[in-house]
Amino acid sequence: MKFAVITFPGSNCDHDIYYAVGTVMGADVDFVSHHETSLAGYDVVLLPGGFSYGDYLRCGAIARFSNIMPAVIEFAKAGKPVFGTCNGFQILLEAGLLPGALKPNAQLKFVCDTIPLNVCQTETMFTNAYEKDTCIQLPIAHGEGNYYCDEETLAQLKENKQIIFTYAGENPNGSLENIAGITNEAGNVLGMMPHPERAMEELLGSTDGVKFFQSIINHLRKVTV
Ligand SMILES: NC(=O)CC[C@H](N)C(=O)O
Repeated sequence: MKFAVITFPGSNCDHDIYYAVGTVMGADVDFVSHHETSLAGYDVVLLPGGFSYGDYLRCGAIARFSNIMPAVIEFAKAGKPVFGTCNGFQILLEAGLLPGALKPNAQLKFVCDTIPLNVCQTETMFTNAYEKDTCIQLPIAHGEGNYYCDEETLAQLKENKQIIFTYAGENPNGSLENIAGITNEAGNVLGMMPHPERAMEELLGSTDGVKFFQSIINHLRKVTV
């Protein structure tokens, strides 16, 4: 079982997610540069948070054209797990792997906080280790996290149970219906603004991210048995 952490110029949560998966969860993990064109040998792809290409144009809009992205798209189309946090979520939306868009935060300010989140679905490859109806605490740190989609897309997200995380307290960025994280229709691509990789140790304030990565590992064990 091997994880790939894709690194873009300006990624700044790549080491956090590498540490979360490699050191805390004890899984095999590599950094894979945006220059690469193949993901052969990997079972999970992680797109980290950060400020890829300085957030120019729109967050994620340039990274989406990186050399590695055709391989990420092919990996996703094959039904394998792809996870993007924060800037990773922005890149997945720009690449068309998830529906909708992220606009600048409603208050036009960068938000940096730890906030409560509802885990809305637990029968997914990313959340199966959480109890049903759980509320967890995860950090956020972003300027463009205001999720938006049209009414038809919103109806589909609800119908297909693609809304996985919602903000449980005050909406920190103006997101439609408090949406914090969604999957694609097939359920193997998940993007979210909060950072589970920064909630892995009591010393840092929360361990609520551990079950997120445990869920992916549970899923892989099940499908590879
Ligand atoms: N932590 C991050 O990934 C930041 C995301 C993005 N650059 C923003 O400010 O919205």
